Parts: sequence; structure tokens; C-alpha cells
Amino acid sequence: MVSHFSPDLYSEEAIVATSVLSSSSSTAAMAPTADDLLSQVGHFLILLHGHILPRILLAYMLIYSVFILIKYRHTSISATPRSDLPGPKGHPLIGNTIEMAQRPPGSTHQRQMVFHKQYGKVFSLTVLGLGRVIHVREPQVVDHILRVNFWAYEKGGFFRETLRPIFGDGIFSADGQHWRWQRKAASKIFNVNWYRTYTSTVFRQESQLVINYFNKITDTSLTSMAKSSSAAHELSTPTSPLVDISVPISPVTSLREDRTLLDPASKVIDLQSIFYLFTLDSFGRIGFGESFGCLIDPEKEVPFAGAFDRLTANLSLRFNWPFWRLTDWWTGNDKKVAADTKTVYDFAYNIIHRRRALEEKTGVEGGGVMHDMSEGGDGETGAKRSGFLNNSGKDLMQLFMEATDEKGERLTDESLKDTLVNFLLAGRDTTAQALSWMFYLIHRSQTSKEVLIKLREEIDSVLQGGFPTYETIQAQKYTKACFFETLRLYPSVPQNIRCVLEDDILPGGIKVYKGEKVTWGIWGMGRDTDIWGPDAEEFRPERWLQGDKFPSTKFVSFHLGPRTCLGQQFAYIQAITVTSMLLQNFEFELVDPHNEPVYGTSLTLPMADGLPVRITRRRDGPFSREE
Ligand code: HEM
Repeated sequence: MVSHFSPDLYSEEAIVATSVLSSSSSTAAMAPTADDLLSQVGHFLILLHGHILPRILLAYMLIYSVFILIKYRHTSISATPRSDLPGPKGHPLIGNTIEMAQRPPGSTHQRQMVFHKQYGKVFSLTVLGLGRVIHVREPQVVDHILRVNFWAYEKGGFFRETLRPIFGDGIFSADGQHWRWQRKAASKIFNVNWYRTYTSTVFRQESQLVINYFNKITDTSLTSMAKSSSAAHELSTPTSPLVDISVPISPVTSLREDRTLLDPASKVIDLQSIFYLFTLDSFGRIGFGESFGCLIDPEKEVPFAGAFDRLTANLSLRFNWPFWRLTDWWTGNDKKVAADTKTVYDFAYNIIHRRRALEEKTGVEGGGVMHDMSEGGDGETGAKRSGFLNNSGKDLMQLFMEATDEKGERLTDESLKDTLVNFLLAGRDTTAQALSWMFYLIHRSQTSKEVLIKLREEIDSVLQGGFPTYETIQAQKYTKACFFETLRLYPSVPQNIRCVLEDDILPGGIKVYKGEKVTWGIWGMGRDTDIWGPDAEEFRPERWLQGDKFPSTKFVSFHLGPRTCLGQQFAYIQAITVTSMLLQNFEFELVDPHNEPVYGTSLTLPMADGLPVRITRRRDGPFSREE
């Protein structure tokens, strides 16, 4: 035994062991005493225990490791690759974990596109923690997963646990009945009446705050601007007052990490930061009846926002890095994640506690908060007892505080916190990023100047110097086309994933098995020439006014099927409102018009370094081709 497995046959211990055994046999004839025998056996056992047994075990382990290495030479230990599908060869034991976790972060969707080019429309790989992942790209296949056979797929435990610090059990990570009742409850708020009246009013008021800030930067006083811009005349009328800054503003103190005003001398601002503040303020008022007041002083830090951004960045990295617990602990990142999670939760709980206080004061569930939904109403909140026959005057928080969950129970503060944080991500990040990419696209050097000219012509001719409303927005087809075209190339959710609940056959005959993950790159699909034609990489809003119509299964930026984005109308009404008002009043020049901004690390698609632009007041008169 020893000679077979010992890596060091002639070591001191081995020689001693042999001599012990041989001495015991050679001395047999001399009739050793019982004490001698006992002591020799004792020596032998000690030797075996101290040296030989571990060696045998070690040898077994080595052999087993070789066996495992051969067995998992191209795959992760948690799953074997699909022999019937192509895919990149993996590394022993960890499969394709390294490739998927490779830097630069925030570019998983780009790597996925490279693999698609190499392996075709469907490929599989294995990743530690995730198991076997099937990458798909055909619109019919994605439509099948999201709509046709919806119940055979779910977000699943992996998704939920990875993103728990941010989504908890909220709508984005919930499955089954828990998802269904949240969807039902939230759906009540997203209706035309709400868009036409309350939300449109808030969007205009918040856009005006952006304009006020830009006026300050461009050294144009509000009074002179109000005189010169016919769009601003609505501000002085009682039907559309500026936002009342006396409504409760959550405490926003200390210094911003990313400043909105990058260079006061040359009037360079980070437009992405401004859009984040705009969407946060708007959603605070619309969703929770809270005016965060970020746009009243955009230079002030919003601690919640910084923590939220870091958290989404950190959590997005966990998807492809199974060792995150270890590395987070090693680098101390776990403490940062915990601190950011606390900041985000505190922010949410503060809002909830204020509502609970109102509830107690009024004796009405949720505080009975209603918004003035009359045409041109000020949209401010108040604890008004219901005079409304439908839900359209309630905000999201009121709806959820009144609702009962799938078990018929009222929501706890923790569930309300989950709702709030989920909707903040949906309501703040996605639209702000889409707006940033749109302003980048329409102003970059590679885009035809005609796009901006047409956009301004439409805004000027439809609005006639007035404010955008729900009705004018329906007529602003080119502006809407620019927004959709932006989301085709820069989808706010660039990649998505589902867990297979039961064996299924995808269109084209590809089988997927229970427990596998299927993923699709929205970013890659938006640039696929097979889907969008040879000019797929071009920013050409006209495609939405000719052949391509929305909704369509090939445009998956807002998702498809029962879980399709609840806020898509909300998003484009908001985006068109602020775009129109900004382009009516200002000219923008990218600091770097030639290079694409670097993608930030997140669950969504931010620009890593924001969007630095120079702003100047737009010269009077309609935008002309000569200008
Ligand atoms: C440009 C803006 C937006 C884009 C591109 C976008 C995109 C998406 C996508 C891709 C999903 C599916 C996520 C998934 O299930 O994996 C989604 C879901 C959702 N979106 Fe949006 N979204 C946008 C804006 C908004 C806004 C402004 C709101 C709310 C005010 C919103 C509310 C939601 C909600 C509640 C869901 C979850 C639906 C469900 O699971 O049933 N979204 N969105």
C-alpha cells in the first residue's frame, strides 16, 4: 500500500515504518514480552495515524481531483454544457465563469454579442452559481418565453436572492401569486386619466425647474426668460403654478459625489445627473406624494441617489461572479453594500413613516392621500377624504397601503419599502438613462444634423410655443420615434434572464430543461442586422414612421407579455415633455461629440461618467437650417 501511493517512498518515515514491521517479524522467534508487543503495535499505530493514513487520503483526493478535472474540463462543476448546442469552451471546474465576470464591468451584453457572432443565434455556457445558461436572440424565441409560454418561466430564486438587498420581494423579483397581486394593484394607477392630468402637470412643473436651473447657469434671469419664451407664459397663469416648494422636502444635505455643474466657467453640466434628479423628483411626487426638491438646488447631494447607484452597480456584478460573498468580505465591500442598503432603506422607511403618521392623524388607510386630478390641477397632495370615484387620484403609496396581498393581509412596512424601492428604480433610472442616451444620439457628430432639425421643427410646430400636454404628445410622432430609436440602441435594461420552470421546446425546435436559465441581450437584439436590416447600427428615427411600428415583438426594450413594462407610457410622456421644453429653450453641445460614452456598471444602462454638455440659450425664432 505504502509503496503504491507514497509520493516519497524513501522518506524517513517510510523507512522507520518498514523497519518497525521487519523488526517485529525478525524478533518473533525471541518470544517478545507482552509489553514489547504492545509497544511495537503502539508505535505502528502512531505511525499509521500520523503519516500513512493522511497520505492515503491525500492520494485518494489527488486521484479524485484528476477525475473531476477530466470530467469538468470544459464546464463548471455545477452544470455540464449542452452537447447539442454550440458555445464557448469553458475552463476546468468553473466553466465560463471567468469570461462572464471579465472587466470592463457593465459590458456583459457586449460580450454576449461577440459570442453570438461566433456561435450563432443560440449557444449555451456554464457559469458557477448560475448553472447552464442558454443564450437566445431570435424575437420569436424571446416572445415565446415572455408571452406565449409565460408560465413555464420565472425570475427564480437565484435572481431574487442576488438582488434581495435592492428588490426584496417587490414586483421586479416576485414570481407567481406574489407577483400577480402586485401587478394588479399597481396597474390601477397607470391609466390615461392619470397621464392626461396629474402626471403631465408634474412633468411640466419639474421640467420647468430644470429650465430654471439652466437659466441660472446661462445667466439668463427667470423674468427675462419668461418674457422671451412664450412657452413659459403658462407659468404665470393660475392654472399651472410652479411647484410649491413648501410641500415636505426630504432632507438632502452634504456634498454630491458627482456634481451636476461640471465647469461653471464654460457652462458645462452633466446632463445625466440632471435627468436623474428630474425623474427622481417627478416620481417622488407622482408615486409617493413626496417632493424631494432635488431640482430646487441640483448642486446639493442626494445621499439616497449615490447609495442607490452604488448598490445597483454592486449587485449587478454578483450575477456573474459566484464568489462575491468571499470577495466582498475580503475587500470590505460587504460593509459598503450594507451601508448603502441602509441609506436606501432609511430613505424608503422615512417616506412610509410620514404616511403612517398621516394615516394616524386622518384615521384613513394610507392617509387618504388624493391628488388634484382636475385639468390643470396643481397636483399637490393633501389628506383629502375620498371625493373620487375611481383610483385615478390616488398615488402608488396610497394604493398599496389600502391593498391586501395574496393572503388577504395588509402590507407591512417592509413590503411597502420593497414596493417603493422597486418603483424608484423603475421610475428614476430607466427614463433618466434613456433621456441621456437620446440627447447624446441627437447631438453626436455621427448623427445627421437633420434629426435635430426635424425634432425642433416638430416641437415648434406642434406646441406653437406652448407647453406639451398629453394631447400634443400624441401628435409628436417624430419626438416619440427618437425616443424609441434611442431605446432600440440603448435599452435601459440591456440584458434579461429567466429560469426554466418546466421542460419546453422553443420556436426552432431547441429544447430547454427545467432548472436551466435562458437569457437574451436586448442591447444586442437592437443592433442585429437580421432583425433591423443593414442599417441596424444607425440612429434613424424615421424607421418608426415607416415600416417599423410599435408594439412589435422585435422591439423588446419594454419587455413583452404579462410582465411588460407598466410604465412605458409614463416614460415616454415624461421624456417627450422634458425634451420638448428643453429644446424649445436651449442648445446643447456635447463636450465629446465623437466618442460613445462608456457604459456604467449597473442593472440598467447608465453612462459611467455622465454626459457632459455645454448649454446656451436657444436664439429666438424657429430653429433654421442655416443656424
Ligand atoms: C425608458 C424607460 C423604461 C424602460 C426601458 C423600461 C423597461 C422595462 C423592462 C425591460 C421591464 C421588464 C423587467 C423584467 O421583468 O425583467 C420593465 C418592467 C417594469 N417597469 Fe419599466 N421601463 C421603463 C420605465 C418605467 C417607468 C417610468 C416605470 C414606472 C413609473 C416602470 C415600471 C415598471 C414596472 C412596475 C415593471 C415590472 C412589471 C412586472 O414585473 O410585472 N418602468 N420595464
